[in-house]
Formats: sequence, C-alpha cells, structure tokens
Amino acid sequence: MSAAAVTGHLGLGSNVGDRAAALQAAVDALAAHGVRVLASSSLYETDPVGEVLDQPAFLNACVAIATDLVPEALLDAAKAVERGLGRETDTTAAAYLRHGPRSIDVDVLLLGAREHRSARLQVPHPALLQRRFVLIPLLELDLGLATPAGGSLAGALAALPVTEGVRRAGPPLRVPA
Ligand SMILES: Nc1ncnc2c1ncn2[C@@H]1O[C@H](COP(=O)(O)OP(=O)(O)OP(=O)(O)O)[C@@H](O)[C@H]1O
Ligand SMILES: Nc1nc2c(c(=O)[nH]1)N=C(CO)CN2
Repeated sequence: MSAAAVTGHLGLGSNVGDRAAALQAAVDALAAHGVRVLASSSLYETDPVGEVLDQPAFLNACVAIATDLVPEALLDAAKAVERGLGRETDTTAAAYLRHGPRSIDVDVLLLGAREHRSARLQVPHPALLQRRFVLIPLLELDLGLATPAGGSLAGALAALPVTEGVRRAGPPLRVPA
C-alpha cells in the first residue's frame, strides 16, 4: 500500500463464540478492505458495560492502523469486516440489540488529530473517554495518546472509577509484517 493519509486506532470486541479467533479474524480481514494494521495491544478480558450488563464477558483489544480511506469509508470497512464474520450490522434489524452480545465489534476510536461528526460516524468515538476497556489497550499501544481537543487518555483513565474489570488475558494479535 502507498503512504497512507491517516493513522488511527480501532477497538475490537467479542463476547460470543471463539472470541480470540474472532478478534484475530478481524485483524486478518482488515487489509482486504484497505486498512493496514500496524500494531495490536494485548487481549483483555473485560466486564460488560453499557445498557446490557447481564451478558458474557468480552474479549477486547485495540489496534493501530494506517489507511487512505476517508472516515466514512473506514466505517464501511469496519462494518464489512463485521458482516464478513457473521455479525448483524443493521441497527434496525430485529436481531440487533444496542450494547448487546456480539461475535465481533469493530469501532473507530481515534483518527489522530482528525474529528468527524455525521449522522453515522463520530470520531473520536463518543464513549472513548468513559470506557476502561478501550483506554487500557489504547494506552498500552501509546501512553501519550490524546483526543484532537487535547484530552489526555491517561488522564481520563486516571479519573475513571474502577467499576469495570479489565484483566490482561493474552498476547497481542498477530499483525501483518
Ligand atoms: N466511531 C464509531 N465507530 C463505530 N460506529 C460508530 C461510530 N460513531 C457512530 N457509529 C455508529 O454506531 C452504529 C452502531 O454501532 P455498534 O453496533 O457498534 O454500536 P454498539 O457497539 O452497540 O454501541 P457503541 O457504539 O456505544 O459501542 C454504527 O452503525 C455506526 O453508524
Ligand atoms: N466490556 C465491554 N463492554 C461492552 C463492549 C465491549 O466491547 N466490552 N461493547 C459494547 C457494545 O458497544 C457494550 N459493552
């Protein structure tokens, strides 16, 4: 791939089926959709947060990426990877439950200094600074990360109450050489 226009970070999550295999399959599939994965955090076993707490624990990881895609095309790529792994991505479908169990979730967390706000995509991800399950793997990748507005992710993590368990559960996902 040629020199990429944008670097950023994606969040990966799974709490149905073989969770580690699903996270690895997502990393493996991203290249075919124009997204180069540069590095992966460790895997973390995390307590569910959000609107559905009575569901199995998640396995989460974050990856650093580079891409020539514009932000909405990157979201399309993330959704295509989810669909390719069998996830229901239509938020109006009967099978869709917001914050509910899923075989794979690929969220756009950060695109460096870029901000994007449209009906279908907000970057930074709106819940970024409230979620220990994304802040901890992101900070493993880069302790100096900040939002485009200048908010330190390390500072956000330090300010959060420890209400949600996040335990290291395995080594980083394999990324292409
Ligand atoms: N930064 C983002 N990354 C991924 N999806 C986003 C983002 N901003 C807005 N969305 C929109 O959110 C919709 C629902 O996404 P998803 O099914 O992953 O939600 P969720 O995982 O249940 O909740 P959450 O977004 O709080 O993690 C997507 O179809 C997409 O249009
Ligand atoms: N621990 C954890 N909780 C969640 C997760 C997730 O990936 N990890 N994803 C959700 C849907 O956005 C809702 N809750």
